[in-house]
Amino acid sequence: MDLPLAIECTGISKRYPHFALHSVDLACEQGTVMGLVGPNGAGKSTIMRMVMGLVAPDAGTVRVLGHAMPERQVAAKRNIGFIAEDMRLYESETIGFHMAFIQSIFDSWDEDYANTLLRRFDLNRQQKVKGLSHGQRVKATLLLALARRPSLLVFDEPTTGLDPAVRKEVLDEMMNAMADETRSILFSSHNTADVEQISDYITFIYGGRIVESRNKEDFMDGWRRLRLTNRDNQPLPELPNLRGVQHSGRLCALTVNEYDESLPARLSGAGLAVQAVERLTLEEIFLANVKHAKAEFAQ
Ligand SMILES: Nc1ncnc2c1ncn2[C@@H]1O[C@H](COP(=O)(O)OP(=O)(O)OP(=O)(O)O)[C@@H](O)[C@H]1O
Repeated sequence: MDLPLAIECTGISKRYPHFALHSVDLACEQGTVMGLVGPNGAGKSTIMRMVMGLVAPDAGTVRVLGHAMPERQVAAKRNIGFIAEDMRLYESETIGFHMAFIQSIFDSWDEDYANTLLRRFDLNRQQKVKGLSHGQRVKATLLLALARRPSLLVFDEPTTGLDPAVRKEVLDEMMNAMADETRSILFSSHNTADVEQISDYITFIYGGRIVESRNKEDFMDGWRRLRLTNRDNQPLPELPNLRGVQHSGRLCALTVNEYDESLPARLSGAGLAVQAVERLTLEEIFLANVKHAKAEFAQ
């Protein structure tokens, strides 16, 4: 049985002077982590702002936790924790002030959990926001979002600019938040290792379009690099899911998506000796996807 959807975007479009989001469909099941990846300016933040009701689509519909956005955003936001880089805390106030402020607004505030997070993040209530480092600010905003125990967490690039130790703390806490099986996370990151580590589903966006969106295992499993020797300079057969070719003398590396086990035999039949079939990291898939999408756009 399919789980209920925490987020359901259907055919959402948006036109800015130098950018368009083209009829994007995006679904995030309850209890799962969806990672958005794509190059700068692909449209990740625009989608997240629409999910938060901060931007209205020109066409299409957005439903979050069963609420139509942006119309029902007040009701939906009671149960969403949002973190974005441009979010501001009160500079001259303390972490404790912000905790008390959020607690006064949200009944769901969990003071014990907030104290646990203060300890885990090595923060203290008396620290003023203006004296916090970038990593401490991220941890403070994460604490404020998590201690409300919302059903949905929407994080726009939560790990950007963090050192490896703080990045791990932030990712660990995001994973801990998923111990509640009904909670969901939508997050974007340029760090493909983060996305690979914690996502159940991966959506790749390029130029305002969804290039690929599926569960992580299928996403990663679809891609292969085949290393070939082409002694007699044979032409490559027609390969519909070819995403990249690199030649180096008689050696050749093919990057393919939707890999089919019968491919090595097919290539051998065409006079091309397959030396190795390798899996790709998400970083390599990202680069292959961007290169291929760029070439398609240029046509
Ligand atoms: N309010 C706006 N007015 C005009 N253009 C906008 C507006 N908001 C976003 N854009 C444009 O939409 C495009 C997509 O921006 P968006 O922030 O969604 O990308 P992104 O994938 O999050 O990029 P990054 O990884 O760099 O954060 C960009 O070209 C941006 O300039």
